[in-house]
Amino acid sequence: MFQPFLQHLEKELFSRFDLSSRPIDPELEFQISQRGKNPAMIESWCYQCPQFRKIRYTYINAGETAQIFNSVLYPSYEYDLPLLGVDLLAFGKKKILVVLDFQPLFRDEDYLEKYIEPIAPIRAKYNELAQDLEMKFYDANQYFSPYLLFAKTDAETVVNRLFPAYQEYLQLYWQLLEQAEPKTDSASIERITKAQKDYDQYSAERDPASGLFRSYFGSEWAEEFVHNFLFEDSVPVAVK
Ligand SMILES: C=CC1=C(C)/C(=C/c2[nH]c(/C=C3N=C(/C=C4\NC(=O)C(C)=C4C=C)C(C)=C\3CCC(=O)O)c(CCC(=O)O)c2C)NC1=O
Repeated sequence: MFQPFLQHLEKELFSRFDLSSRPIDPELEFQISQRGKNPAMIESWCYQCPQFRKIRYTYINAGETAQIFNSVLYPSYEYDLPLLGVDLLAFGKKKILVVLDFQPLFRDEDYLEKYIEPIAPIRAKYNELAQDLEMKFYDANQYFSPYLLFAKTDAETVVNRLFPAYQEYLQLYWQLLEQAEPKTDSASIERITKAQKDYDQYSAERDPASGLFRSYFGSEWAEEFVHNFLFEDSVPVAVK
């Protein structure tokens, strides 16, 4: 269901950037689970280039049961650009949840003006994908922008609305990156580094996917996947 989103991202990345592979532990790179109703496959890809220190994306294919495409682009520490976050989930035909955002690292007015306001005209075209749903796991005021796309939707809308929205968001993201001036002073770079690390810690602690990973692949694998691949700058906190 979301394979075209993965293919589009890949095509964009390979045509725009000089990517090199960032190796993934083979245990984490690909797994098949036979535990569910349908076999569940999870596969991940990871790259870097001068502009991005980490580009990762993951596809979970459990047939009708679950299709998930998840991606985060982490700019290099010289760029204070938001992270590009994508989380598209389909559990059967009936439950489809989509999230797409420029995830801000800072919340001061200048920052939001520079990196978030430019989204407004695109976001305005896709009202049906911005439903103001309540967040149960995350805090909408931390690492999410006011112009995120966040919707419970259907397969037709994914194809006809979300896909064009996704292409436009990506296009704008590349444009903002092109315009961004890499920082050279160590104070700025340290501030960005800390903000990206905080994002990983926050996300690892809140991520609602942990339960899903555990149920398919076991708790040990799930823990490794979250802390050594998805959010590798996070450290596990003691379990309750
Ligand atoms: C492979 C990794 C990975 C997977 C498979 C994943 C799945 C995942 N994301 C979810 C929600 C969600 N996911 C996001 C957003 C994001 N989540 C992100 O990982 C990113 C980058 C964004 C930003 C765009 C939001 C906002 C929700 C709703 C959570 C809430 O209500 O607080 C849920 C809960 C769906 C439900 O309500 O039943 C799951 C299982 N998250 C992951 O990290």
